[in-house]
Amino acid sequence: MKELTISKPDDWHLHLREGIVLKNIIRFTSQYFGRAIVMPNTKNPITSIEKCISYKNSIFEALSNNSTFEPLMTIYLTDETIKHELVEGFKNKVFFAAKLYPANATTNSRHGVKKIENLYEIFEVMQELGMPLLIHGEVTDPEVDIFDREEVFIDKELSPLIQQFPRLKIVLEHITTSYAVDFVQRNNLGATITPHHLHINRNAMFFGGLNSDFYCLPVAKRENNRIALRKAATSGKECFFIGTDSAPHLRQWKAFCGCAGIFNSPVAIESYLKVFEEENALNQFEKFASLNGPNFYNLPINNEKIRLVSRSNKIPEFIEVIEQNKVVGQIKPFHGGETLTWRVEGVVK
Ligand SMILES: NC(=O)N[C@@H](CC(=O)O)C(=O)O
Ligand SMILES: [Zn+2]
Ligand SMILES: [Zn+2]
Repeated sequence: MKELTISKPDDWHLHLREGIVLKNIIRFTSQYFGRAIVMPNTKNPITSIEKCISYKNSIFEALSNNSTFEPLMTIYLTDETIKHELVEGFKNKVFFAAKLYPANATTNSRHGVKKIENLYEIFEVMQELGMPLLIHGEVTDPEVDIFDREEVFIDKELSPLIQQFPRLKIVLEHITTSYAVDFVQRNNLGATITPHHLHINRNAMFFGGLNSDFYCLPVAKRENNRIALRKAATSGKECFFIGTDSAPHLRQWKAFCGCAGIFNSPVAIESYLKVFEEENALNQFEKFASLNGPNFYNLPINNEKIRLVSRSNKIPEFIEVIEQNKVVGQIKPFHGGETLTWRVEGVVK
């Protein structure tokens, strides 16, 4: 039996949602991840210090008493973001980073940024403060083909942005193309890579008919891109790190309206491990999972370790959402119904 012990990983891109969903899903992350950057695209987005503190408190309430999990909070940028609010929030460690959603690019992004240039004053101060800017990198122009939106964003929005602010700390989130892989490396950005973009290409969305289980944004692309992402993640290069983009949607909604987002936190570590094993790169896994992220964000590496063993691991078809002892919904996890070959055995203190 193969086994591996690595420093506890962090999840640098996570959707924890709110209310009953938050309460039901947080354990999947808090069990085995030390920290997570929590995305601010809640139904009522996290646009102020006050909302952020209240959201963070609700996260702590949802955690078990002895949990050491640390949520790192983000502010949702809009055309109306007030500079003073952002600066105060960062200085007082309420906000760890700021998140840029181009308006209507993805789930709960309608309040997002309409014109990136409107925020240049904010980016100026973020650059001075060393506050990280996390970007959902897709243009929203309906005339641009959905499979090209990341590349067009890089050319039209990101390139001018980094020319203007060369010292701004930027993470291009959930990258999906070989174009992004190259761009990130050439320009000293950071990038998160999800488990699902390492496993599926765009065919998955049409597997057995129109299949919303594999619909997320940015959408999975052609196979050559998946191959480039696998090379990047398993290379050990410092700019690439975990960001699961675990994005739960209740089954009834997902199946009905095809919301974008894949729920992978119950299987994220095992899912990445499958890729690293297939690429003969298990020795690089700790860098991607636990070292590169803290290094990029100037944070300490987690003290605790986790033990991983290669042992059969059947993933349930659905995770139940329970409220007052009643099942009120279901969420399909990534790899639901499959048997994976790795399992997290536990935390080593
Ligand atoms: N990735 C997704 O497809 N969905 C995310 C939003 C996001 O990260 O873009 C969500 O919040 O559901
Ligand atoms: Zn996104
Ligand atoms: Zn996301």
